[in-house]
Amino acid sequence: MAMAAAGLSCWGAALGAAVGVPLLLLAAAPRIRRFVAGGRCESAARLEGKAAVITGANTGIGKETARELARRGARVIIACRDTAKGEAAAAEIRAETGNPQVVVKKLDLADTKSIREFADSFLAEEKELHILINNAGVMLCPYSKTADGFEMHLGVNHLGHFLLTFLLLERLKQSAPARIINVSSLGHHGGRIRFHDLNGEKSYNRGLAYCHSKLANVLFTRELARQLQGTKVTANALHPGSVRTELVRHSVLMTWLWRIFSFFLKTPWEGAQTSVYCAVAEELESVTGQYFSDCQPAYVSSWGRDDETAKKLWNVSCELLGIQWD
Ligand SMILES: NC(=O)c1ccc[n+]([C@@H]2O[C@H](COP(=O)([O-])OP(=O)(O)OC[C@H]3O[C@@H](n4cnc5c(N)ncnc54)[C@H](O)[C@@H]3O)[C@@H](O)[C@H]2O)c1
Repeated sequence: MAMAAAGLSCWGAALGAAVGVPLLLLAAAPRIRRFVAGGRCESAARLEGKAAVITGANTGIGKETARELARRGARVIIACRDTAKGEAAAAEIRAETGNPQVVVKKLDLADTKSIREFADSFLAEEKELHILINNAGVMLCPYSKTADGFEMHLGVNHLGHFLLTFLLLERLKQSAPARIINVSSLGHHGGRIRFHDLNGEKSYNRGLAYCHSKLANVLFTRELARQLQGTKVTANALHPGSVRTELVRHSVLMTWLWRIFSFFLKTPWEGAQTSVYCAVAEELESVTGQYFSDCQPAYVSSWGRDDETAKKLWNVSCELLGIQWD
């Protein structure tokens, strides 16, 4: 008798959980979504007469950032490897925003020749540059090297954008006030700058290689902001959140996790909000050297606040790229 009662109460609890948990989740869903979505750029700033370059803007966060800046009236240059995809994105943005000034230029950040060609063509054709968003990125790549022999994460995420910024800096200064925005990641917390093995030739872990390159984004921003003091060009870095994009394409496991937990990820539009905020918010006019997430200042790892490492990385990057920048 007692056993039958215990069995029944077990079934009752199981049934209660089976109905109750999904109901609870359903009720909590709007709150979870609001939490996941994070901050929004509340600024109504218009950008008529302003020009912006956004790298990797044919997909994901970059594309949504381009859409938002175009909606505000900016001339937007989509800098990307795949110009056919870029043209499709540009056509979609032009049609949706009614802004005809969305153009595509070829840029492969894994090839310094392509970066120089992009810069030459940009400087010949575009007279002004007010916003540079270094957004493009790769993650979890199997070990590979760029055309110039740099490990892929370091080469694309850090060195490629370092060189691009160097080549476009005079135009930014001439157009000032201007803003440079480096899209980093929360993953920078797991990164270290391994000066003894920058190219990951002694040991390589693709997750860590991404984190190292994103720490490099934060350190580059820090030193760049210091060097730009006294000019009206600012430099800030950001974490866009965990966003439903194809960034994880190189990992089958991550692709599945991204699909399974997609409800807990930001949409690309939500992921673009902090980039847009850094690009347009009036209150950031003279804010520089900071790191943002969810449209507010965020915590930087102790490694990301190390001025000595920032300076050393700057010098080593110049050496690797064969440029003189002081
Ligand atoms: N998605 C996330 O959860 C997340 C989280 C933190 C940081 N980020 C950062 O956000 C940025 C945008 O990523 P996303 O999530 O939109 O991914 P995505 O893959 O949709 O976009 C990345 C873009 O970079 C471009 N790119 C890659 N290699 C390039 C190269 N050699 N030359 C030029 N362009 C190149 C791609 O073509 C693509 O357009 C990246 O810097 C990424 O590290 C994303």
